[in-house]
Amino acid sequence: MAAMTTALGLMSGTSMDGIDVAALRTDGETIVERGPSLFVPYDDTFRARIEAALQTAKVIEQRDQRPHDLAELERDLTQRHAEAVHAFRAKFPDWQPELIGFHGQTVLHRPAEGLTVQIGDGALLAQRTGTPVVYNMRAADMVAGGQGAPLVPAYHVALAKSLPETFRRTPTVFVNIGGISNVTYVPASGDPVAFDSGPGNQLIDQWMQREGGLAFDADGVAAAKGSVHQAIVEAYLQLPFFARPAPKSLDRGDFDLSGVQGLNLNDGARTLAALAAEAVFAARKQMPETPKLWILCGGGRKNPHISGDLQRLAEADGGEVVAAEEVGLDGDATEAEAWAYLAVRSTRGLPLTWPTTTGCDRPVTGGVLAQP
Ligand SMILES: Nc1ncnc2c1ncn2[C@@H]1O[C@H](COP(=O)(O)OP(=O)(O)OP(=O)(O)O)[C@@H](O)[C@H]1O
Ligand SMILES: CC(=O)N[C@H]1[C@@H]2OC[C@@H](O2)[C@@H](O)[C@@H]1O[C@H](C)C(=O)O
Repeated sequence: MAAMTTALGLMSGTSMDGIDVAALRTDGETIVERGPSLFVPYDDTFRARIEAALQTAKVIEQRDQRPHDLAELERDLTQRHAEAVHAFRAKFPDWQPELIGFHGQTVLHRPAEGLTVQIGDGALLAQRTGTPVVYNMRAADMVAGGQGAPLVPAYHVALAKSLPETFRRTPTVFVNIGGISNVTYVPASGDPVAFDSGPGNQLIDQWMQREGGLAFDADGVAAAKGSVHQAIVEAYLQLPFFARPAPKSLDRGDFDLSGVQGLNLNDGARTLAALAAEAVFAARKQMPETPKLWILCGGGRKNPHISGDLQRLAEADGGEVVAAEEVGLDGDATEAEAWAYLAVRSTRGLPLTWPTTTGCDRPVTGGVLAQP
């Protein structure tokens, strides 16, 4: 049996709301213990800087280019991650990390061009935390012809094996409803099938910010007062992305609000929640067998309209939908835990991705190790 490592995962996702930190004890194969987690939100000013960076990054042609103020933002973002690690250590002294998995912030993702850019300086983070850091985990997959995303499926497979007996049903699908949603189909045997499935909360967040001056539709309160414009949902689902076979992955700018233009705030929120659910369920067409269990992770599981709509769709198909918490997991920490898990796998040279998860030409490991 390989040695156990206490690892921390750091994730700053497409919602750009802050840093998720989570701890794991693992050998990179079996999850021995899931540890505590912490969320460190970004302030509005910093969030606006990341949002601006998505525009700035559009001129990038090589992964390591940092035009205009991106180098400065990368330093500041890394510093915030170092502070998040310090805060975690102070709060959870029993979980001092031996290794950190650092995602960074995606500012550009163009899989068709073999280009994915995450800002975050792994060497600087190692230096500031005094801990080895694995970063750049998407790059090797792209070199091997993969999409560079999603990477969390490796961890979903390990989670599926760790579930309590009553929930160990195959096939199981893990759904991550973040800014963008992605699904992992875990069969009884063989490799997982995974891909990005469509917009998650991202369009809802943009809509609430633009039309309501709110960060997001907390608990689906606005959507509860609105109704679904089904023709609009159908029109979105006609976009070529949904018919494209997997592997496939998305950038934040791939969908926009043009479809809901002119709706009132509440109808827009409700219609986009229905879209988020239907987009996930549309992925069912690319799964070999009917999933018995759908496990919801990511912030979107807390929008009762997304989870309720998905529940209705999956139940009509013979499946059951549960929130991560119902099977003993932490749906807010799953991605950060995944980055801890992937970091340990990286140090052991184990695959992070497979042809069935990203389209890479063989199972590939990845990540760069920076020593303090
Ligand atoms: N109580 C809630 N009610 C409704 N929506 C919520 C709630 N809490 C969080 N969300 C949604 O979840 C989003 C954050 O989700 P999450 O942290 O999973 O995204 P992310 O990790 O940044 O995205 P990605 O997985 O695409 O990288 C928020 O922007 C918001 O839209
Ligand atoms: C390029 C990039 O950062 N993609 C993210 C994004 O957010 C969700 C979805 O799109 C997924 O493909 C990925 O993140 C998760 C954590 C992943 O790689 O598994």
